[in-house]
Amino acid sequence: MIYTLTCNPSIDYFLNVHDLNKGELNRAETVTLQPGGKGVNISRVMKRFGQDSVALGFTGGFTGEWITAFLNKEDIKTDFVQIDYDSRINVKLVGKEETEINAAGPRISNNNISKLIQTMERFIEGDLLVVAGSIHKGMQLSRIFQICKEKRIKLVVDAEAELLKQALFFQPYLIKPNQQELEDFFECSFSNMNDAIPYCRKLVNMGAKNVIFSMGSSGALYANKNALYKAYVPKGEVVHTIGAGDSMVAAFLTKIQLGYSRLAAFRFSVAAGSAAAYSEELCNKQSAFDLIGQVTVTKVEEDVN
Ligand SMILES: Nc1ncnc2c1ncn2[C@@H]1O[C@H](COP(=O)(O)OP(=O)(O)OP(=O)(O)O)[C@@H](O)[C@H]1O
Ligand SMILES: O=P(O)(O)OC[C@@]1(O)O[C@H](CO)[C@@H](O)[C@@H]1O
Repeated sequence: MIYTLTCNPSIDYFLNVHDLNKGELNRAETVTLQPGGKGVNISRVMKRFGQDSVALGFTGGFTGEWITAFLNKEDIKTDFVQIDYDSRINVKLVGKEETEINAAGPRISNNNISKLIQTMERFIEGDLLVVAGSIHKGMQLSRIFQICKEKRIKLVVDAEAELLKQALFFQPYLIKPNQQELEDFFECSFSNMNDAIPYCRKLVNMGAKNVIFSMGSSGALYANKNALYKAYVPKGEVVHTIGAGDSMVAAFLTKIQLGYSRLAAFRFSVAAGSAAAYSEELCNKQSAFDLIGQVTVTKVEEDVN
């Protein structure tokens, strides 16, 4: 089974405001509510690709109930730990530019972390846990990573630099940093994908089995211990890029589960990321397949698989 862990799920409140004027009254042309948080998005996209998962994390209050009900209506299994505080609402202002305001979300008590750990007792060898999205400063997930290691559960991490650092020690199956995360991790900055190549190699040397580095419209890199590939994005018109990275992770994992090579999975993941960027919502199977033919992948080192 695949489990996704979103420590801080959200309701994403999308407001379409074409010309946003800071400091003035703005009126939204359209509004939409979506369940959010990176792990939640990954579960939703995997479901669209036909891959089941169980969404784990911490939810509370009316917002938490809404998130759970929405996912269950999409036939996505959930097993959230109930907390005493409302799950957060993140504001997404979409128009000429993208502006996001993400709430900090409730603090998670040690008692509630223990409840999550109890849930993990039913994990078995060969399961996969995707840890994605923000956690509170100071929150430790190392016990969770340790359990994955002990039970031989594949660990996937799509999170900020600090959590990535914790995770690398446990040799994650996949990590997917974006530009900001990779720059924060290595305290550097780069302006194109080539600048990121040595850092992706370093992440592999530090323990990551597979690394996907995404850099928005500039494309993506894939690295493992044998090779490194570079992909360019297909053409299209961007609607908004929120959830593009999550669509990418969902696509990669689904293809791997289906037995495709890591290279094929990487190529599909880039198509899925762009399909999400070119639509109102997260990507779906058709929109990703429509773009796959346009994704070019070039080898930077020897073959994978
Ligand atoms: N402007 C864009 N044009 C085309 N494709 C894009 C664009 N932005 C993102 N993508 C696609 O989505 C993938 C992931 O994008 P990005 O690097 O922005 O991830 P991210 O920052 O993790 O996203 P998020 O956190 O919002 O889910 C890219 O590799 C690319 O395939
Ligand atoms: O605040 P975090 O946890 O870093 O990111 C949360 C979030 O921005 O990520 C998703 C898009 O990737 C959204 O659904 C959600 O609102």
